[in-house]
Amino acid sequence: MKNIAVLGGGLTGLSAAFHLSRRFPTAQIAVYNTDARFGGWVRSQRVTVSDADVVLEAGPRTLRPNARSVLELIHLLDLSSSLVTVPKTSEAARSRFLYVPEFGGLHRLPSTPLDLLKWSGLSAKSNLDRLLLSSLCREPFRRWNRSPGHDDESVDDFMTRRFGSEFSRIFASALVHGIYAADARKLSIRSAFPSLWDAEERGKGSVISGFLRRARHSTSTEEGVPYKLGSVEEKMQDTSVFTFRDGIGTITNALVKYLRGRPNVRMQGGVSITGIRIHPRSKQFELITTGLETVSPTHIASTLPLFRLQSLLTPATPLPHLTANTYTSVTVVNLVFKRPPSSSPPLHPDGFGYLVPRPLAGYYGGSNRFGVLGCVFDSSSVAAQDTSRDVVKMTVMLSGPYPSCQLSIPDLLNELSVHLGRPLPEPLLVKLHHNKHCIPLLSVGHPQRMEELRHILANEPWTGRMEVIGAGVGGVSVGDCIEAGRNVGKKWT
Ligand SMILES: C=Cc1c2[nH]c(c1C)Cc1[nH]c(c(CCC(=O)O)c1C)Cc1[nH]c(c(C)c1CCC(=O)O)Cc1[nH]c(c(C)c1C=C)C2
Repeated sequence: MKNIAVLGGGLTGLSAAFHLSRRFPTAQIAVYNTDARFGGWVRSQRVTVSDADVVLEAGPRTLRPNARSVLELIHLLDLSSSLVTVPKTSEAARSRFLYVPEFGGLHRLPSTPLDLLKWSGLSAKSNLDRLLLSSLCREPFRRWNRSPGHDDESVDDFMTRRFGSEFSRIFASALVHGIYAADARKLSIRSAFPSLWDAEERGKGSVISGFLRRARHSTSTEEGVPYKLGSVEEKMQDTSVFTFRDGIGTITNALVKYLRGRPNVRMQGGVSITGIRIHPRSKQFELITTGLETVSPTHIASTLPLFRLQSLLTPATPLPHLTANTYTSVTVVNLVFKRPPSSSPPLHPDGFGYLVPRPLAGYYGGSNRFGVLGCVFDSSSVAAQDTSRDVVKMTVMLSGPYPSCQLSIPDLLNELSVHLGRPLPEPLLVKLHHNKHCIPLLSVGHPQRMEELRHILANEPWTGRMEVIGAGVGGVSVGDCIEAGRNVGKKWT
């Protein structure tokens, strides 16, 4: 009989246990999680602030409807009734800003190609608009400049080759901050934005031509078991991003509830694995737990950060590349303010929020003292989570590639006032979360290294009985993590 150990109880581990328990209803499944609380980086909290109940997120806050594995979970766990959707036509979806001090401060980005032409070409509002338009217009005319034999490079090198160095420093670094909270000069283009790499090939050197030509073969993982979506897909028509009334934690809480209700699943919260051995003769797995208990699963799905997995292995059965990538840390600051009266200017423009690109003088140049990566105007998009419109909630993200610093909230608020071009009142609530090593920095060469890791795991002595998945292996988004859990153990017969 199958006896499966799932290591880690974050999004990937919970998704793995959910799908494995459905695929192998007679298997014994145990989910080991160091923390007594399951859910990993997903932490949604409802708090009361001055008569209002508001939802605060310490991790991911909105999801995109293109992740079908997430839509499937919403259907299978019956979560549709608590969806909060942000329409594509809303300001929260259409208005995204960059804060670029050397170009005068806060800039709204065009949201469509037509918008771009209107914005930059005709009215040519600023030098930043002109830079954006000229970099995009010139790209198709740049020669095919990828070095032969090159099979990966940094996001910054790729963007500089195709769009120029200033475009890359401003636009690509900001995008990378908003997703990976990392330095675009270190991140692998093939891991972070494979569609850009593929478009360059399809467009015979031009990324824009490649996007204009439709991809003939889908590279998505949609082959195999069809997604069970019920009516969730229709509900997502014209949705830009979505969340739930009680935040993203709705998914992880529902997964935990489902798994706790399955007779063949044991949820081992507060239990760490301290070692993974393969018995030299029987070839059986042996997992040592913090309680010094030894368990012998037939199969293992590891969703642990790769550096943690490395620390569990013995010299007799090493695995390659587990410490090749570093992990980035993000400080998340939730701020709740009293909404100013309608006769006063609003605290921020209506929109998604803003990102801050890599400073001209670099991360260590001191111009961005607290390492602000961006700020999300939560009330613009997800006000439906809160019981009152009398408060404004915002979330500031700090740190990532910046040097660590002593955070002062009053000084940070002064800095945000400069970004927003208006004074901010004393907040009603400030909540700080230090997310240490929360996002893996998939550095150049990552896809090749993971291919080698998969090859080793498929052969003796592992023989495919252990799979290593999760953000450190195959993509950092919520959709990637849930998809990885959905696909684990497909070859375990
Ligand atoms: C803790 C902070 C996080 C930062 N990035 C992530 C987290 C959890 C992970 C992440 N953020 C986004 C994606 C892409 C998702 C997708 O396209 O499917 C991932 C993997 C995008 C994103 N970034 C922010 C928001 C609100 C979103 C979601 C949806 C959207 O694009 O509208 C805000 C944000 N996240 C981080 C920073 C620095 C930041 C700044 C505004 C880091």
